[in-house]
Amino acid sequence: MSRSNTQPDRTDAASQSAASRKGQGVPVVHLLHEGLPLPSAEPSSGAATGHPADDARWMADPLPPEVLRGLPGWDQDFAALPGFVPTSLGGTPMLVARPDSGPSVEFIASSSPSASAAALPPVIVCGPCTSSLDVAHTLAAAGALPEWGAVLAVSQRAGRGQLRRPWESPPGNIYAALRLPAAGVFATETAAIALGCLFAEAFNALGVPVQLKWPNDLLLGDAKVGGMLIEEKRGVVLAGIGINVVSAPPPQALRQGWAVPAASLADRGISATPLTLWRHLVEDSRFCYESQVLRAGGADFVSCAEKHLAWVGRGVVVHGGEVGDCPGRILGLEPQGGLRIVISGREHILRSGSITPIPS
Ligand SMILES: Nc1ncnc2c1ncn2[C@@H]1O[C@H](COP(=O)(O)OP(=O)(O)OP(=O)(O)O)[C@@H](O)[C@H]1O
Ligand SMILES: O=C(O)CCCC[C@@H]1SC[C@@H]2NC(=O)N[C@@H]21
Repeated sequence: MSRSNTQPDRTDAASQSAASRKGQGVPVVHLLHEGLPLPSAEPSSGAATGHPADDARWMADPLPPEVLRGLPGWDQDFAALPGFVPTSLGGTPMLVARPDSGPSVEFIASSSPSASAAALPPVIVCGPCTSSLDVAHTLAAAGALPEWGAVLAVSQRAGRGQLRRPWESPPGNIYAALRLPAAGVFATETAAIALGCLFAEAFNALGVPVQLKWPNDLLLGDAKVGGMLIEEKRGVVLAGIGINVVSAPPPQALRQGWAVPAASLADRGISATPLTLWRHLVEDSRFCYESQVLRAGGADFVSCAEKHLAWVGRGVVVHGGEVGDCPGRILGLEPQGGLRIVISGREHILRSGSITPIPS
């Protein structure tokens, strides 16, 4: 990843330092090349034309390598990967990019999630899908997605944000679903802010000053470049993570009234490709989680998250939370990740709702 014309390319330095700090192998990359139909129990809507793109029975369309090669950013990612080998993961046909060293896919398919997570979490790249979260829930239920393993979709037909708000998902950006350890901070209501902090750290390590907009957005300047969503099903905790790498929706496509403007990394002069950036972010986040969050305990973690919190000391408008719509000033975070905010001279802890900045 590089900040074109303004900063040196830090990709190589960042990945080398990340790799040496972690001492772990490179994750195996899988292509979900034959797609993933909806489970047969799910009702089908729309005509079954036989073509996955027109057929609502498909959760993820097939992703032949030649299609992947034609997508923005993926052409470069694909060229950088080693050869693909057909295999099967949880009964799903895939192509696997074998890493230079380390165990192959059979290890992941046959081990318990936590055992395999210790070694090489996979990145499963899938074609256009409803949502990478749907694909990840299905693979996790089949025992095919270990902790820190991720599904990375090239695009989504029904990307979702909080409260099922639509997430614009054209090709070229990151649409990931990351399986988190279902314990500690990730098993609590603080999960989104904790993960946001880890990702902000990882971006900052690349020289990209991403901040956290409470409760679940990633900002660059005052624009939203990404969002996070935690979903839990039958003990599986997934984080849905969207990052605008090459494009962002125009203002008219955003929630009217309350949305902050959207931007992409490319809009800010930062060039990146989805898979390479994703691998850096997740490896770095995992490293920070295991070396710092796991050992530090809650309070230290909150001070770390506060370091990345956007708009501290600034006037904001609160919408839809416990306090109703009103102006306030951000103080910081409380230990469970709630937002400390002064409203009419009194401190409140916000646990739900949205904030937008008052223009200065
Ligand atoms: N690719 C995208 N990039 C940035 N913003 C997007 C994108 N797609 C959709 N959005 C906006 O994000 C919203 C979904 O995110 P979210 O549910 O977090 O709402 P929000 O408006 O950011 O509120 P909050 O402050 O509570 O997070 C959508 O309603 C839309 O306005
Ligand atoms: O800001 C938000 O409300 C969170 C947006 C999360 C969007 C990502 S894109 C990848 C994953 N799949 C989805 O359907 N949603 C998340």
